[in-house]
Order: sequence, then structure tokens, then C-alpha cells
Amino acid sequence: MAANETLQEGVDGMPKEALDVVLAVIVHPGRRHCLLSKRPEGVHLAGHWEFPGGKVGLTEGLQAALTREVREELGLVVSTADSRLFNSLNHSYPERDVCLHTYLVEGVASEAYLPLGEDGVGSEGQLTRWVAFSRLGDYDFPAANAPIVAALKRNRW
Ligand SMILES: Nc1nc2c([nH]c(=O)n2[C@H]2C[C@H](O)[C@@H](COP(=O)(O)OP(=O)(O)OP(=O)(O)O)O2)c(=O)[nH]1
Repeated sequence: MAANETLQEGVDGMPKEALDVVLAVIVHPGRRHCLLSKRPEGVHLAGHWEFPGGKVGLTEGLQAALTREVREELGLVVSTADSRLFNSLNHSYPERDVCLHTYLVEGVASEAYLPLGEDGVGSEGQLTRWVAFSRLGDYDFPAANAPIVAALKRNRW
């Protein structure tokens, strides 16, 4: 089994592989907002709002993938000291199964990075925005994110 795959049970009872994905909940210095990105057209789940992140490489650890994805997408540098695992969950989309590993990331983005209330543009052209934890329910996330969003809104972190 490749390093980025988790075995799950398929509909036919045979094991199937889930794609490991890391997500970064980047917390604003005031600790009341986190950074969201909008998925561009032409990709899986286009148009949904998401936590920055992406697929874990075949020979890559979760933390290394987190650091790489956040640097690629936002130009921010995340170290192990800045991040802690919040939860890991599996979800089946019709197109693929994913295992989402969500990290809370604090201390990497200052107010100067993107002022509250302004829309920004990430390194890959994606719309970015600080969103209050209490307003996360107003945003259209991929279905797999529902338990993550619910836990963040309850401030369980
Ligand atoms: N980044 C991200 N992906 C999510 C979230 N929720 C969710 O179900 N996903 C799914 C969508 C995709 O099927 C998968 C992540 O793939 P991706 O397309 O973002 O990965 P990537 O950045 O490595 O993309 P690429 O290099 O292949 O273009 O996880 C989320 O909050 N953030």
C-alpha cells in the first residue's frame, strides 16, 4: 500500500484505498477567524470553500505535506511548532474516497498578510478570506468538511 493510501471497506466488501489529504485551519492572530480558500473551476469540488491543503505525496509525511501545501498555495511557512493535529476522518465521494487530516495552525499569518474584511488572492489564483469561526456555517464546504466545521464552530480546540 502506498504511503498516501488508507485501506477502507468498499461496497463490495473489498478493501479500497482512500486518498490522504492534509488541511490547514490557519488561525488569525485574534483567534476568532480562520483562512478559507475557494476551489477554482476545473478541479474536484470546484467552487466550494475549503481549508488550504492538498494531497499527501507518496513518500511524504503528513506534516511535510502540510508545510508544502501551505507554502505552495499561500506562501506561508508552517513548522511543526505552529501546528497540531485536530482530527482525521474518512469520507466517500462518488469519485473518490478521502482521508482528511486537519491541522490547527497558529502564529504563521499576521494581520499584514491579509487584513480582516478584505479578499485576497493565493499563489494559485484562488480567492482567500478570513472568516469568523461563528460564520463558517454561511460557507459552502465540501460534504466531508461538515464534522470539521461543526467542531470548529463549537470552539472545541
Ligand atoms: N484542500 C482541500 N481539499 C479538500 C477539502 N475538503 C475535501 O473534501 N477536500 C478534498 C478535495 C479533493 O478531492 C482532495 C484534495 O485535493 P486537491 O485537489 O486540493 O489536492 P492538491 O492541492 O494536491 O491538488 P493537485 O496538486 O492534484 O492539483 O480533498 C478541504 O477543505 N481542502
